[in-house]
Amino acid sequence: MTGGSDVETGSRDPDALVRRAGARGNPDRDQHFLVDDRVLDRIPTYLPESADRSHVLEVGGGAGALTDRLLAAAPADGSVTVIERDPTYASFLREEFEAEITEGTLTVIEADALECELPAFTACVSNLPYGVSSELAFRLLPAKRPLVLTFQREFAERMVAEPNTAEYGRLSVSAQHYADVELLEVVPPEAFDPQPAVESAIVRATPREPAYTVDDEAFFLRFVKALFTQRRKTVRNAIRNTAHISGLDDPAAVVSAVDETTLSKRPGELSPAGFAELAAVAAEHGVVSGGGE
Ligand SMILES: C[S@@+](CC[C@H](N)C(=O)[O-])C[C@H]1O[C@@H](n2cnc3c(N)ncnc32)[C@H](O)[C@@H]1O
Repeated sequence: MTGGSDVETGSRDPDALVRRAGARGNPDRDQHFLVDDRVLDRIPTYLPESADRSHVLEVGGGAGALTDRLLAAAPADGSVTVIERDPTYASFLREEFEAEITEGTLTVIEADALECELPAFTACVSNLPYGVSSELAFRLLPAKRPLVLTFQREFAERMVAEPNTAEYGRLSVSAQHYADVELLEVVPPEAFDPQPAVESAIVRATPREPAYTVDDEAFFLRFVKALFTQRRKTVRNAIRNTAHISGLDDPAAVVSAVDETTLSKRPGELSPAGFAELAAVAAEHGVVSGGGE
């Protein structure tokens, strides 16, 4: 059967989609399909009111339950592009959504979303493959488009965390550099088939300029990463110990140029703006020449 909509709701039954796809999701391939209609109905509504929905990207289409809701929520002249790596599901999506593809409202790209060039998009709504959530999130965030993404709960909590909490770290500062990030809803394992071992959570990222200025974004992000590898140390020692990661040629000069209050803090006590200030001083005094892992 192709394009079978539920008569009452107008949307495809997610369990029926999984059945029609013919193969069970394989957790080893990050295949946990959303089958809870209420969650599926809410997800497209989480885009900010002002979001341009004319071209929505979905990464990881699976059996198409979310694709179906995104198509239903699209404006009259809007379109959806879905990227799916698994040939079985990509080919199922092409069959199931043949009518939408023919009328030009859906494009299915069979590719690895980490490798392929991402199409231009005005917003992205995805239940991301959990094994590569971080890599995908940091491919999407720099595009500065509204994102509604489902992650493992623990990852989502780290993304939205505030300074001075156990969850606050490199992920929080890097994500919040690009966008206002909010955790909107925790999703239990029962909402998926097959069920993941852990809870999930839906995050909205609304792009905005940060409240601070960063001249060298690559260095800023590398510096944050470097300091959080030493999160139990003081900022003083973290700067000294991580020059091989941050790329600072002269970390001692940076330490001399920074005030004592900042140096005696731990990285987890610095706000994103605090990191930006510190990175500016570091770049000015420490001679940045590269950096690595
Ligand atoms: C968590 S499932 C979500 C499926 C569907 N959107 C849903 O909500 O039910 C993630 C999907 O991403 C696909 N996937 C995994 N890694 C991928 C990658 N690197 N690029 C594109 N798709 C990927 C999996 O095959 C799977 O269909």
